[in-house]
Amino acid sequence: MSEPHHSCCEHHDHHHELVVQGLRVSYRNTVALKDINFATSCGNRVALIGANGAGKSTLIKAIAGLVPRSRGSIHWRGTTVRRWSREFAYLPQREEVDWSFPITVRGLVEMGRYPQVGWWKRFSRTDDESVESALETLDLKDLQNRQIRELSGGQQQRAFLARAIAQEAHVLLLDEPFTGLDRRAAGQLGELLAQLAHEGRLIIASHHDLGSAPRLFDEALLLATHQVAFGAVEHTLTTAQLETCFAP
Ligand SMILES: Nc1ncnc2c1ncn2[C@@H]1O[C@H](COP(=O)(O)OP(=O)(O)OP(=O)(O)O)[C@@H](O)[C@H]1O
Repeated sequence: MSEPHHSCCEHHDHHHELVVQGLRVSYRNTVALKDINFATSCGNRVALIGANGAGKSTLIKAIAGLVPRSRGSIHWRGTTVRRWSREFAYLPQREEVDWSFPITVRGLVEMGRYPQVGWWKRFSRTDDESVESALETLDLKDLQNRQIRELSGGQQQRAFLARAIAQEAHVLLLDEPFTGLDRRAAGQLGELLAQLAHEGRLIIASHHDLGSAPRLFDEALLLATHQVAFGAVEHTLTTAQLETCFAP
């Protein structure tokens, strides 16, 4: 795998922390999330675990600044998250993406550069290099001129991650990235996430498979609208806490 074009947070100090305090998110009359309190830092892979409707997607969107908070705060590197910024890359659930949208793999990855370039300006050499490097990292060079609708699910996932890399995002927010991938593609994605975390990125992903969670993640947050537990994955996925988390 190639070196990152622009490495992000190598230092594990408070400047590279994500801190969520007293977070509550409501949709009209439904409280989707409440009393969420945790802190994590760059270099970690955090699994969000909980039953359907537990609030995993809502937490991802709240951190990305895509849904408003009703209470509490989210700080990233000491600054309040108010709206989406290019430091956050968001991978929606597969069903939420319009895969028929006419765009090539390269075009999609180039979109990762738009926040820097501005929609009206030309690509610089740095932008081109960044796109090249992202395509290489995700092993997409041979597929770069294909339409995204013509790719397999695993390839589509990789194209979206390449866009996140080109964007030079520090925090990757991934909604069920392993869903629908075969064993080989899932294995590759697992290795890629380990590599990205090793380079200093923070990865937060909703995840359904409890069996693979300890292998794929460093920390886990158990959700059932409220926060059931948070901590190192091996201390968090205990039988008692999982029972509380998945209790009907
Ligand atoms: N746009 C919305 N409008 C109203 N209610 C919503 C909206 N999105 C989610 N909800 C509700 O908020 C709660 C949390 O939903 P969320 O999608 O965050 O859960 P989830 O843990 O990601 O579930 P799943 O595993 O099924 O994807 C649920 O009760 C859901 O019905």
